[in-house]
Amino acid sequence: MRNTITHGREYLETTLNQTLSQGNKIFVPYVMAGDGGLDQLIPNLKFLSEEGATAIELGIPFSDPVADGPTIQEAGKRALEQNVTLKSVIELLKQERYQIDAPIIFMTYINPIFKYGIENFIKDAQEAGVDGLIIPDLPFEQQVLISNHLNEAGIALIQLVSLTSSKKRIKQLAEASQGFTYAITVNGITGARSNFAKDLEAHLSQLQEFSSAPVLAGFGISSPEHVEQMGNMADGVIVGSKIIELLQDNDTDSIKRLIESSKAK
Ligand SMILES: O=P(O)(O)OC[C@@H](O)[C@@H](O)c1c[nH]c2ccccc12
Repeated sequence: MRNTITHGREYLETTLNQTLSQGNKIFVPYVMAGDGGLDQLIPNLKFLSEEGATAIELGIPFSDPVADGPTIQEAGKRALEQNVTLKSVIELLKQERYQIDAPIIFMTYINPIFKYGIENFIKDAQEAGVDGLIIPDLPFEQQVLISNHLNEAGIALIQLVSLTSSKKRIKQLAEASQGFTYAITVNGITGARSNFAKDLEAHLSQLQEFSSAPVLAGFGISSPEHVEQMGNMADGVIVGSKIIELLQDNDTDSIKRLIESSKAK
């Protein structure tokens, strides 16, 4: 039977808050749509959701991904070689979204949305059960282009906050963010790293202060130890490059261990 979840910002927020109220941390894996073929997408999302991912960030492949590090770029290239597009991902989800409980957040650059047409995109995203959206190359000041339509459709627009933002900017972004606030933990692009900045803790606690939504740390998180370390400073984590590698290696046990490390002991 098809489930009857009403998707959107509210579903995302309720799910995240439920996780926190159970004493767990939020765990959001990032998946590149179409890496391994579009056929692999629903099984991957289903696996992650069933293993306890709180929500899933779904990357749309794009030819000029300025914020992506090498691992995500390569995954995007593999997906583009399979001719995966924003349109084909949306069409697939329209049919199969009901199989996946976890909220889904699209991560797409603005160009594919322009190409699709803003209003068409939002209408279709809503029908496809998209709960939130991250658009890394759309500056805050230009978000009015899309935010009114998104508010009407009830889809969350998530803000990325970098380590180098001024206090004023941090406050502005944290207050505006919907669903959760994405705290970028490193300077630079995505990708696994071994160390984090010393002032990260202060940065994250400032974000917590300004943000009414949960604060999730992302960029460079690649081990259960990182997940636990970040869990002490934020409401949870986003893991991208490492998940892509593990999916490629079919190392489901390591993925399970990563998810498990966000759960209450
Ligand atoms: O890969 P990492 O270092 O684990 O970081 C998550 C990140 O990949 C994912 O959230 C993401 C992929 N592309 C992005 C572009 C901008 C911001 C965030 C992203």
